[in-house]
Amino acid sequence: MLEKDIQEVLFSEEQLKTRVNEIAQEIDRDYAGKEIMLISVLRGSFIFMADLCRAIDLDCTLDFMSVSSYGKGTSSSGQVQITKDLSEDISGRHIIVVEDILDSGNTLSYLLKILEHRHPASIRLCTLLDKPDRRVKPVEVHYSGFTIPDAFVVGYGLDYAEKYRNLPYIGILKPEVYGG
Ligand SMILES: O=P(O)(O)OC[C@H]1O[C@H](OP(=O)(O)OP(=O)(O)O)[C@H](O)[C@@H]1O
Ligand SMILES: Nc1nc2[nH]cnc2c(=O)[nH]1
Ligand SMILES: [Mg+2]
Repeated sequence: MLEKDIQEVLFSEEQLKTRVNEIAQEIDRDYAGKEIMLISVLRGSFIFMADLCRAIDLDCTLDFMSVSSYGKGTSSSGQVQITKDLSEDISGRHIIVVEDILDSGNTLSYLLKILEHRHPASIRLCTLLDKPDRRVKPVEVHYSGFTIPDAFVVGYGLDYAEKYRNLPYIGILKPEVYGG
């Protein structure tokens, strides 16, 4: 039923699983002997976070933050709002921010600045998808799953107007669905 709105599958369940496991192994190597704290940016990253954290072998704590700038549209409003802050103090901790997608960079440039002011021991960004063509704010990425073309994608946590998050794969949404 959801499938009828998908123009093209970009990454299958299998491809996602393989890449998520590779990223987890990279993190395990880079932070060997350290304890890390994963921060998931809700809501889009909840599935990536769930899969990534289960593939990581290190001592690890989790926290969640909720930010929204897209509302019901397919382009960034530029107005980033924190709708839920972290529950934990991050000072002195090794932080990895876990995101589903880096697009205009508005969300992450804002968020990373806020988190840096809280004095973590270190902070890195892990994004499943990177869409560089639409970047308006520069953001440094340490772990990136896939670079994607300039198309609006959904599934594996990513929504359009809150729907399609439950698709198990990532696909390009047919432009007629959003009147594009
Ligand atoms: O680089 P940007 O252009 O800022 O876009 C990336 C952000 O957009 C999406 O969040 P959204 O605001 O749609 O909230 P959601 O996670 O609840 O879907 C996505 O999850 C990223 O957080
Ligand atoms: N669902 C979805 N959310 C986004 N937020 C920023 N870019 C995108 C995108 O391509 N798809
Ligand atoms: Mg969204």
